[in-house]
Amino acid sequence: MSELDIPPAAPGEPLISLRDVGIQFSRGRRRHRSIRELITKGSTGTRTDEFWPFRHVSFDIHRGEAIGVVGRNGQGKSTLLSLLAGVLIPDEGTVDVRAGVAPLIAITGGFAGDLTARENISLVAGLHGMSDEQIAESFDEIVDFAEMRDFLDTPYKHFSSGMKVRLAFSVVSRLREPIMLVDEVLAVGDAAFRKKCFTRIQWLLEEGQTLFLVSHSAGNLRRFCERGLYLEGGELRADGPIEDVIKQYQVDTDTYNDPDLNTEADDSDDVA
Ligand SMILES: Nc1ncnc2c1ncn2[C@@H]1O[C@H](COP(=O)(O)OP(=O)(O)OP(=O)(O)O)[C@@H](O)[C@H]1O
Repeated sequence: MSELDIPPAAPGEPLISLRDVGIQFSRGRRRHRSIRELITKGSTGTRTDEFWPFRHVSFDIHRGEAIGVVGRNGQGKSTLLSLLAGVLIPDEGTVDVRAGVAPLIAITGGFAGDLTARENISLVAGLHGMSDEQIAESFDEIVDFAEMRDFLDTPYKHFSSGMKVRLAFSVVSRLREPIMLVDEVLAVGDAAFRKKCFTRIQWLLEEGQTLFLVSHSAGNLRRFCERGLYLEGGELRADGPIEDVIKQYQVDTDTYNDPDLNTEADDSDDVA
């Protein structure tokens, strides 16, 4: 039996649907509006420091798809993953995610700094619906994969960034959720650990998990993903086969003819 709790899909129903989604941020620190601003612009008027990292974004994702998300820095890739994880809510449009999500979208995301590794494993797994029995069953596997048995009673905040990623990946990749979101955090791990993570991701894909992978590595995008989403200039610039999307991104960023950026899948950080 699969380790993942993947419910049967309604025929033809996408697992994830975004319709005309937009999200607005403020460039400055949030502050209360002055009385003058309230009188001149009204309580809902647009502030000049607000911007849309992206807007009018629509797509459907079906069960088992592996999606690579590309784009230059600051183009909304992490924001998109946070919307899928339910950490952010859109200001416009709808985000429908019809299954549980295991998010690895920030090194500290979901982990409590003051709690130990042992406590965090129980906390995060419990929050994702794993029973005490399931947690106990997976505990040794999580600890051994992360290679952190000697640090089980150390508070998470005292771990190095590489150790945080080891524990986070190890837990998140065992949450039995049908959807996994992986932001670039894996680049922090050392080469041997990344290799183990890649084997684990491959196994999860074979089990039918749906993956979103944000990466600047063309090799890793090619290795895992069939489809790509390319965010640029506040919009979804491309949505299609991963090879076409990588090519479009490299042409746009003038990196297409650079041999260093076009190596085959490996464990290096060849930047897309
Ligand atoms: N909570 C927030 N409040 C205000 N602005 C934000 C917030 N989160 C992100 N931003 C801004 O939104 C834009 C998109 O950020 P995001 O982190 O999604 O980009 P990214 O494509 O993941 O970038 P990178 O490749 O550098 O990780 C950036 O301009 C960023 O500064």
